[in-house]
Amino acid sequence: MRSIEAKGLTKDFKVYQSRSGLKGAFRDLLNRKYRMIRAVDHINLSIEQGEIVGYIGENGAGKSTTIKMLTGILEPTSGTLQVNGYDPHREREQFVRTIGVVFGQRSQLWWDIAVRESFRLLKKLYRIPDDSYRQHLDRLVEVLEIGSFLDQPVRKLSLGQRMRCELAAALLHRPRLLFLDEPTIGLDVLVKENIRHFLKQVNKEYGTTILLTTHDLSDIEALCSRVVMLDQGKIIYDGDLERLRSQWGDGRRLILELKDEISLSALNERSHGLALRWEGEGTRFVAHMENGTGVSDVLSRLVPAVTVREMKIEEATTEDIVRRIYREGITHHA
Ligand SMILES: Nc1ncnc2c1ncn2[C@@H]1O[C@H](COP(=O)(O)OP(=O)(O)OP(=O)(O)O)[C@@H](O)[C@H]1O
Repeated sequence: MRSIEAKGLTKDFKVYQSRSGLKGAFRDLLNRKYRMIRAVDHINLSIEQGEIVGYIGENGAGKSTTIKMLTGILEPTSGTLQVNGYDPHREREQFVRTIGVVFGQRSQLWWDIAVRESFRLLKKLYRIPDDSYRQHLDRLVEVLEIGSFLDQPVRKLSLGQRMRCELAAALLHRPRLLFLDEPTIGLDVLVKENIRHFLKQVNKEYGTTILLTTHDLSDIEALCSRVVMLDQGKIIYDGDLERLRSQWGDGRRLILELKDEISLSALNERSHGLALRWEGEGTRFVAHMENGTGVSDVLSRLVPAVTVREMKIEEATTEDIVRRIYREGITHHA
């Protein structure tokens, strides 16, 4: 079963431009000038039931616009779209019962009433049968550890407590597909960890598909095996995190503290033929090693003539890699 199937999905926005001054305002009344912005540009996206996919891109790349189309809020300008077997915009009423949504910045809970009451209202909205509701709620309350503040109004909860309630609310009706937008924004490390753990559990236990939009790449690293990267409305990468790393990681850095001073040219001479670049002076050096160059290859060239006092190996983080892709564009390396 496929959760999401988008072909040539495109969204254009008409943006009106205002002319300046009173005269301009009158002219705007008669004939307003506008231009079109293509926020999402012919994307093809196919996501199977049970996948956890990270959807990333710089500000303005078109992520929110995509999610709004996938959740039925916006109608695509062109292309075809099926989510959980529905056309999200046209069959909105039945469709929304099959998805859960958590937008970190906005709440779907009622601010002034007890969390428990918000859940009850959602139960009515989704027409969840009593016994299935009670059972499932008990489980969510237990795993998310929200039992102690179910009788408090949402406005009195901390951000972490509220997010856990938001997750419960989004999952009450056992959706097959969960949309998460910045689910861990502003949360401390421990709460982040708990939420990630919970999401993995939900995915495993119920086979829930998760589409995660975030600027926090540690969320992606912790949860997603697949990453879709958007740039100016187009998908520029769709694949696993490992491939992204091996294709884009600038290799590793070997940081050395030596016992005696040595010159850069002497180091270059010793490592001649290896795919690396040395940096440093005196006793501290960094070898920028290309993918495929092994630490042991480098060390065996140096030892025994050079005594290594300390060494450290650093890998490029996903954050480094993604920043580089945004800066240089994917075609550079593809
Ligand atoms: N309702 C709208 N009317 C006109 N232009 C819009 C509208 N919504 C989005 N845009 C434009 O479409 C482009 C994509 O915006 P979108 O919000 O989808 O990006 P995003 O990747 O979600 O960014 P962010 O990470 O900042 O949330 C931007 O150029 C934005 O200005």
